[in-house]
Amino acid sequence: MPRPDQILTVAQMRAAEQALIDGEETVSSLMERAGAGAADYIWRLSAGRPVTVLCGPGNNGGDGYVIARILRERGVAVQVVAPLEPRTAAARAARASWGGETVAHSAGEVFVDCLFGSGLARSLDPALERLLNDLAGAHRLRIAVDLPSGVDADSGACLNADLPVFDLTIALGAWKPAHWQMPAMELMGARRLVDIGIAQVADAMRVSTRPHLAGPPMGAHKYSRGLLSVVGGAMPGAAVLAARAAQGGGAGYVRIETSGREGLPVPPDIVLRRVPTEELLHDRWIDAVLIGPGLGRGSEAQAILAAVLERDIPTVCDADALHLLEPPMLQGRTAALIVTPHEGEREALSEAFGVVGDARIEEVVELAEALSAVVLAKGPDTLIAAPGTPLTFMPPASSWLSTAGTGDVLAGLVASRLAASADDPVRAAEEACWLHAEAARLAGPAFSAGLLAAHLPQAWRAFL
Ligand SMILES: NC(=O)C1=CN([C@@H]2O[C@H](COP(=O)(O)OP(=O)(O)OC[C@H]3O[C@@H](n4cnc5c(N)ncnc54)[C@H](O)[C@@H]3O)[C@@H](O)[C@H]2O)[C@@H](O)CC1
Ligand SMILES: Nc1ncnc2c1ncn2[C@@H]1O[C@H](COP(=O)(O)OP(=O)(O)O)[C@@H](O)[C@H]1O
Ligand SMILES: [K+]
Repeated sequence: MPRPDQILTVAQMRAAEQALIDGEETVSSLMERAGAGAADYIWRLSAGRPVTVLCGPGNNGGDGYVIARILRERGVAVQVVAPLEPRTAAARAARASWGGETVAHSAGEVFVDCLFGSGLARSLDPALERLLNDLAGAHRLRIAVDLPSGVDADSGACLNADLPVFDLTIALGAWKPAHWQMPAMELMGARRLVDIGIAQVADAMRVSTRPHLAGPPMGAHKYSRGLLSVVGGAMPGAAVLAARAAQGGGAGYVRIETSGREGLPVPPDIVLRRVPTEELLHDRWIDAVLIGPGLGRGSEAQAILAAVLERDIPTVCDADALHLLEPPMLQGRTAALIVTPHEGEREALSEAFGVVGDARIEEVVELAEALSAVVLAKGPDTLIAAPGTPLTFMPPASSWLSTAGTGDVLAGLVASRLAASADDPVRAAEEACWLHAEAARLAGPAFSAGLLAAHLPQAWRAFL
């Protein structure tokens, strides 16, 4: 059974397509199915308005000729712009069955980009870049087929500086990494997937699908729902915010432990333990630990981090902890570890652990291997990597999350979910991202991190 959540690289897609062609299919039959699926979306959205299709030389252009033919058969006024002749046998056959004329330029209502798809090999020549932008600018509604032309399918890079933004991108057969990665994702508008019979590929990457979260069973008590210790440090406000979020993540018991003497604005429903560093986490009932938000980066913070990691309890490291983490601190650990770096923290970790990748996706995967940990690489295009599991892409969340403290909220949530189910840290990371995104949707626009945390109880409703 094909899975609607699988993400394939260009090489995986070609192999999967070849497997179908080695069976009953031909390139043309797949092109027909892909074109028909895309034409359905375009027909509905165009609602009788005229359509312009830009066709390139490869099979993405071939899809364009199929789309043009099907729309014309349904009575739509279609014009085809074809700056390059078709080069593949299937695209030539599709052009022949379109049969209609081509024009040099067109303006009007609906624009369909079938210039290049996953076969894009280099940036668009200036004349093609200009044509693409002129056509996109001359139409009200813009639809990209498979990928917006100019986008690299595997990395999500934009190979040209000036590319149009689309209202809809129709992915064919399977998602490609670019559909879920910046900067390409920003050009795509809404995304839809057309099934053309591509089978499930072993080890394929995946886009996270909405989880179902169970509420506490009838016999639950605070310890059975997970005891989380948030280790505080030099700037206690961040630990309090993370602890507040952790309560909203479902843990039954959230506590802050600190060896500092700072005055902590701790609300009455969060337990505060002040203990010397050597006595931190001396409670065998602790299910998970969060360390990093507000920890500080001095030698004292480093000693606290080393002591916490040595306790070998399921741990989430965020913020300052990610700048202090070094390979020796992880030696001998067996308990789950989740790190939640933003781009800057990820670079610091990569340097500390000697990870050099070609691109973000590879680097995140290698970092997970080097740390033997779950890496939740956050940002507008969040990735979750763990050794031995498929790389997971999170669907985009509200861009209003780009405000100070929302990372502390996420860290608290991840730790809370980890305390509730330490045997599956990848699931904990995914669940936390979903709750975070849903709380952002409910709290927005222009929310603060505190308001985001306050919306977590309501966010649960979407997953129960
Ligand atoms: N993989 C599949 O299962 C299917 C793929 N189909 C379509 O086929 C597409 C891939 O087809 P292709 O591999 O032919 O790739 P494209 O249609 O993206 O184009 C590749 C062609 O353009 C040339 N080219 C690449 N970059 C260029 C540039 N910057 N300037 C000028 N020429 C350039 C290449 O030399 C090659 O001839 C997919 O995106 C999808 O739209 C569908 O037709 C059916 C099923
Ligand atoms: N443009 C954006 N779109 C969606 N989510 C974003 C965007 N920018 C940031 N985020 C999310 O907001 C949070 C910010 O975390 P972080 O950078 O650690 O902030 P802080 O350290 O101030 O708490 C992360 O969960 C990240 O994924
Ligand atoms: K395209």
